[in-house]
Amino acid sequence: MAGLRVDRLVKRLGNQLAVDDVTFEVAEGEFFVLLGSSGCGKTTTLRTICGIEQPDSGRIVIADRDVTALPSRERNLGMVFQEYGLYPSMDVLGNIAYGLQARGGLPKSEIERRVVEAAEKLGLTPLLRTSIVDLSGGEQQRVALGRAMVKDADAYLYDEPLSNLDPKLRHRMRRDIQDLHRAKQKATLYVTHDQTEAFALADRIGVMAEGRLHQVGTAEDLIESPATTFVASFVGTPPMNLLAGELHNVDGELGVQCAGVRLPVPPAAKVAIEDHGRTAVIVGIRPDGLTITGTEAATISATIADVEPLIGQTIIRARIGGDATVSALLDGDTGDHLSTGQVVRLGVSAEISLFDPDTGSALAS
Ligand SMILES: Nc1ncnc2c1ncn2[C@@H]1O[C@H](COP(=O)(O)OP(=O)(O)OP(=O)(O)O)[C@@H](O)[C@H]1O
Repeated sequence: MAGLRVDRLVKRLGNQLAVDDVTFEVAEGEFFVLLGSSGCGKTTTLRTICGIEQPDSGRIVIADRDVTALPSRERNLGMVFQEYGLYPSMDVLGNIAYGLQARGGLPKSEIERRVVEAAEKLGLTPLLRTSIVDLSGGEQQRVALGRAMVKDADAYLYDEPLSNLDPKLRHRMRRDIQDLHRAKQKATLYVTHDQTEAFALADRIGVMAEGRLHQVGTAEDLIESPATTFVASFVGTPPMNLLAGELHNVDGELGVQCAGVRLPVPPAAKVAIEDHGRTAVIVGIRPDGLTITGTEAATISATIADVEPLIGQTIIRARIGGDATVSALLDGDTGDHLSTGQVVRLGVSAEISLFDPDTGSALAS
């Protein structure tokens, strides 16, 4: 397979297991985002892929070449990192052209043509002869993108490239990155802590925490079928509600008792539960799977703690007894007349998820 493959990667930094047995593949032409909060090991994964760090074990394969032991410059990568990695002694032109010149093999006229074209695309033409140190953060970031743009790399790596930019520049740079990816059609690996960015850019997302890759999937997979309670509580705005539940067999029918109501067990979880033989579970209910309903018995009594109006939707947070609170994402005008302190009844309208309380893993066949 061409593209990029990370195979059982392990990297220890000090006494920290920064990358703990991470495996994933990015197909040729795929935009893959590694998503996780600060310190989860995503930057270390990226630095190992590009050769700045050496792995303790595991393999990196780029475009069908095992590059694990190769120095960075022989991996043929386009890289755009947060701290820019530009040469302060050079001007914009020199920085964009540097990688091509250092690699050799291209005539001067071709290098010039590519640099002029990239500068034009990125709005850097008037700055070509300006020194890097005289540029704003946003301009420097575009120079870094220009440098990746002129290369014919086997894969492209981005480490939080938008985090130092204001919202307008961020939007523009995001479009530039998407354009570059479309033009090159290579494996792209993009690292961020920002799920909005991940959802906007990714074909698939890998969610990392404490050095481990918890799940790889589309945004929809992560939201609808989180593989662990970590993914469930990290992804989505608001994220999935996680509540204690207990499994009961009533007249041969398996159900889960949660927040005072009995909910059906999703078919995909039944086999896993039978194998497991447990009764205590964690129940995951998506915020958009909760609706305000009438007073039927199979609804959860809730006291509204907070109402957050959005455009065309409302998020409510509500107490449901004890310390437990849930978030509900209500469509249309359903939330318009709700206020803090009001008692409502919540119905569960979407399939629930079930997790093993000991391991946090989803119970699914
Ligand atoms: N040089 C180092 N020595 C010891 N521990 C380190 C070193 N660099 C990073 N770490 C630790 O390794 C873990 C992973 O760090 P890493 O930078 O990969 O995370 P990250 O998810 O990219 O975070 P951020 O978004 O803040 O860069 C963290 O716990 C961090 O504190």
